[in-house]
Amino acid sequence: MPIQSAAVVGGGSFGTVIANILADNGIQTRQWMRDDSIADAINQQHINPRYLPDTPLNPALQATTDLQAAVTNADVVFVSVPSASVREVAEKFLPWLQAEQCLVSTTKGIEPENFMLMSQVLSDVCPDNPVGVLSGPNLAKEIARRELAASVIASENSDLRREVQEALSCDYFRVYASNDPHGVELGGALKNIYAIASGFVAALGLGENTRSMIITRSLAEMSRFAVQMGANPLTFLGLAGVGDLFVTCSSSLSRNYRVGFAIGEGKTLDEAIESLGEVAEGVKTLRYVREKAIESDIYMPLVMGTYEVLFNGANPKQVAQGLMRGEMASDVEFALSRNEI
Ligand SMILES: NC(=O)C1=CN([C@@H]2O[C@H](COP(=O)(O)OP(=O)(O)OC[C@H]3O[C@@H](n4cnc5c(N)ncnc54)[C@H](OP(=O)(O)O)[C@@H]3O)[C@@H](O)[C@H]2O)C=CC1
Ligand SMILES: O=C(CO)COP(=O)(O)O
Repeated sequence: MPIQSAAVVGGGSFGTVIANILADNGIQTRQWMRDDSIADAINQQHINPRYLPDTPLNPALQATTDLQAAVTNADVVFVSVPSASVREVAEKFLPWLQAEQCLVSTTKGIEPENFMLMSQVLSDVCPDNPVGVLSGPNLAKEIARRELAASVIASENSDLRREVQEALSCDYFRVYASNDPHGVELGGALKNIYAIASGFVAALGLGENTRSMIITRSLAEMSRFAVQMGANPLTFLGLAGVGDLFVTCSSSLSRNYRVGFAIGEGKTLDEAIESLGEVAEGVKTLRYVREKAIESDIYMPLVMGTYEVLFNGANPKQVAQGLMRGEMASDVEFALSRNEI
């Protein structure tokens, strides 16, 4: 059955663009947020003044601060709050959820306790509901300007995949399908770390060869990690892998890239986060992935170097220079394994 009604949980920039596409596609859409003044502005002026002040929103989009009213009877619930709040918010809406309602996470982060991705958190809290993941090269501010973009809906449930593809596809947004939710979700979470590293490189004024090397070796490192975590390496050839990595490592619209750039310019981590005023998931993800890589003995020199710069005050230029003298390596480990070189 095509999706006729949707809830979007989260009032930030990405939640708002997803809610607006759904409303544009004629789907009855309710967007939940905790801030009354933003909900009033969406309902009356059809604008999200804090997160997307320049984007006129579809007048049919209804904003609410009543979570029960938002999720009750929605065919699909998109969850678009920062990773640190996903469990808390899902626990709040669970009492009003029916088993046939689909849940889709758009959140690119990790819960540290059991190293859970957000779709796993949703399944943990709401075990009776089908779950999917939406991830890809999706800078919210570009989508808000209706610049052409694409994303991936990943789920083991083929009905969910097809219904979400239909609900979100429009003239400027195209949605591809994947049956590797774990790989798609890891791609979205991990690339934030490398966007921070790319921000350092840009601030240091290093050249295009350097930028290309960092992005490509980031892909090698993130796919090495993801495969150890059970993902399909081929997923990293797609939009949620190389696509999202490329855009987030290249654009000053990326919050993670901006944090890295600010640190490369000499700001402290606290100053960089404060000047951003929005969530940069990669800062926390870097901590959790580094711990996991040490625990599981996974070779991740870029993660280790980026951690030293962010949390131990190491000089980014010296760290970058040090990485050039790492152990001899294979270009594509899935073709030539590390122990065969
Ligand atoms: N922006 C982008 O380009 C993209 C973002 N994403 C991912 O989407 C997720 C959300 O990002 P985005 O929309 O950009 O984030 P924003 O920083 O723009 O907004 C975060 C939203 O979550 C709300 N929020 C924060 N904590 C809570 C809480 N405890 N309970 C309820 N609401 C809360 C904020 O409310 P308040 O205003 O009241 O603080 C705000 O509405 C992130 O994981 C991000 O990685 C994915 C693709 C693209
Ligand atoms: O995930 C994103 C683009 O796909 C947004 O990246 P930032 O969270 O770094 O802004």
